[in-house]
Amino acid sequence: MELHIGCIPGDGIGPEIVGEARKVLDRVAEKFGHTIQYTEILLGGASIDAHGVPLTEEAIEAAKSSDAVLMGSIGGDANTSPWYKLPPQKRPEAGLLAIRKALGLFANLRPAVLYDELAGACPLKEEISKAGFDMMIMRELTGGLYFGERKTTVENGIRTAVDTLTYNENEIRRIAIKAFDIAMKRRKKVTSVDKANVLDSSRLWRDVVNEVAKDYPQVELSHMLVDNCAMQLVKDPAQFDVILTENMFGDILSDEASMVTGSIGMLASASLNDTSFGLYEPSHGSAPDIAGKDIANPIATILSASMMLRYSFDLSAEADAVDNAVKQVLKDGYRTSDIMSEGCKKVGCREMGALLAERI
Ligand SMILES: NC(=O)c1ccc[n+]([C@@H]2O[C@H](COP(=O)([O-])OP(=O)(O)OC[C@H]3O[C@@H](n4cnc5c(N)ncnc54)[C@H](O)[C@@H]3O)[C@@H](O)[C@H]2O)c1
Ligand SMILES: CC(C)[C@H](C(=O)O)[C@@H](O)C(=O)O
Ligand SMILES: [Mg+2]
Repeated sequence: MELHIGCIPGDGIGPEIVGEARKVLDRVAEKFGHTIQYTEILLGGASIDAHGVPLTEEAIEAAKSSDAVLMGSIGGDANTSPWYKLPPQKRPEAGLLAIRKALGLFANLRPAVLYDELAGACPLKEEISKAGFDMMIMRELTGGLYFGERKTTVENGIRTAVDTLTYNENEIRRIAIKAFDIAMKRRKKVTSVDKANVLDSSRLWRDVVNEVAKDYPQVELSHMLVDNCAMQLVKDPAQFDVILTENMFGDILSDEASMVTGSIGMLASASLNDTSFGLYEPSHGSAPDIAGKDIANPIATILSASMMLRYSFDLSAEADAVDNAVKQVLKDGYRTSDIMSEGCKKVGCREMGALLAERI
């Protein structure tokens, strides 16, 4: 099969981790008899440097004409990078939001799994980490606070900023349907997370999710307030199968979930629309503090590439080969510094990529 993959290295550690993911994908292609054609796409700071804007029409077109897009991460250090002297709509993050919107990527899947081998890197009490966990966070990605109207005004010398949180029922319904469909292939449990004790948008969210649930009688649905969810994620993460939530809550909860797996360097993600197209990127950022040092963990990006093989190309044997290589490399005791524990062998980003490619 011929795979046309758009490739966005991005900023900071982005080019390093994407380089290792490509190494693994190339090995998969060699082993399973596929060919891969990569198209480089600029986004974020890299696009600002080249074109003065974080996302161009050409970049959107290049993404649209690929079967799927693999991305590293974008952004820089807001205190030191010149990108943050630009107005907000011209900064790297605006490019990321705009490409998600332009491609209609409303469903963001962020799986958080505790590997047995990483139980030692999990910051939770041993009796909790021993139970393990395997959850899928389904984050709505093109609505809510991120895309509502915003403005800053000054009246009588007083600065006021407004952001608006808007959802219509169709936006809620389509992500809820995706979450229930995914739950049907897992342990058939959905926890919908909201702030229905305060927000109208959450009360609508709850109503629509309850309506969708009627079509899935085999799925057990419960509702949880987001502050409680933040607490439950560290108290008893094993209770969760699919967490369904809106954009901002999902952003925050997925970082929290990633840390209880041992490191944010382990958490993959897939951003999907209603077709087989998807944009695959780690949940973490561009980590400017460690960029260019060959110490970043490439596993989140490599697991995102595996999700791409599974969801966009329907190549499950190939995806399994990547997932198994990750398990094997951890079993063999190799660790990047973010997940390092006593008795293991510390390796850099490039060596981790090579060890994974060897195990395909
Ligand atoms: N999807 C994205 O592209 C994305 C996501 C989050 C943040 N960002 C951007 O990234 C920049 C930095 O943001 P931040 O510092 O808040 O978050 P971050 O995720 O980049 O970094 C947080 C911490 O985690 C560490 N870390 C992150 N990824 C790692 C990896 N693969 N291996 C080892 N350690 C890793 C970093 O070194 C840092 O200490 C900002 O410009 C932000 O807007 C981009
Ligand atoms: C960089 C930022 C805009 C982005 C988000 O908030 O969606 C990031 O934190 C993520 O989780 O992908
Ligand atoms: Mg985030």
